[in-house]
Amino acid sequence: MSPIPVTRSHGLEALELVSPDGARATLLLHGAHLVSWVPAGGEEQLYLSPTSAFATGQAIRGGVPVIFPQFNARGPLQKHGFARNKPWQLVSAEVGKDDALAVLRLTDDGATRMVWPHQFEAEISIRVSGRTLEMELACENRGEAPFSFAAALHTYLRLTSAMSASLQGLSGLAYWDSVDQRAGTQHEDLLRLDGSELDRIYQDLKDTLILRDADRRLRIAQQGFSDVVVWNPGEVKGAQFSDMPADGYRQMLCVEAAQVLQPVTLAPGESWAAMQVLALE
Ligand SMILES: O=P(O)(O)OC[C@H]1O[C@@H](O)[C@H](O)[C@@H](O)[C@@H]1O
Repeated sequence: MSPIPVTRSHGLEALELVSPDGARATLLLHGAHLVSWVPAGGEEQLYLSPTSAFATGQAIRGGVPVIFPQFNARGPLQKHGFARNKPWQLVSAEVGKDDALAVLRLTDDGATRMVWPHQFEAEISIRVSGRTLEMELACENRGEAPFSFAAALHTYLRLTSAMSASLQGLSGLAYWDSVDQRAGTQHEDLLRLDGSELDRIYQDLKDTLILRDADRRLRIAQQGFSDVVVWNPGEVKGAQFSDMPADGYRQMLCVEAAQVLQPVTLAPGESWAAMQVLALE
């Protein structure tokens, strides 16, 4: 085991995870935000907006934002909760025999207790090895009263061409369509984009998803998260973002391992953990 030093990336404190087999990832301490993942022998798999802000207290457009303890505007907190805007603490970062692993932690402080009066400890573990990326999010109730939260790993996948990419594995699932504000059921085997906004929370995902884009196949699995959010802003909304180029929506698709429709409730001392695993075939 050899320790990974804290360096800088995009002007912020960062860990460069490099596994002995050549897999790489860049993890910022700001938001515990993964901004790059390059599997061994492969290319960059994450979309990161070239016009994103990279500054303390601001959200980053792209990579893997950690959404906690609220999803979107489904509650009184700031959109997607505060975790993505906070500095996380380094717990450990090491290169092993065949992987590189980093663990970061976020605990409550005066500012979080002002808006969310709970004592918690959240941890994210990022592991790269070969053609696989494992991201685990955990949370423990360190207080004396129960609390509930929502969470997601808001993964922005980089696409060569969003209009010809497809996502397989959602067939038969019920979803909430956040654009049309209605419930629906997925009938098509392959989900494709057509340039309009797509924003759905699929419920009770059991299968592994397969993203096909040009000649690449990426397997997307999750454990402990029951929902998967699939989001692309489309042409109209995409053009309105100040932190993404107007055609950025053509180069990304968010596939977010999420716990939204049924928030997690933890009794004092209880903990929860869930993960998303990406594997390039
Ligand atoms: O612009 P933000 O706050 O990063 O959110 C991006 C998107 O995140 C997705 O998870 C939501 O389903 C969308 O509704 C939302 O627009």
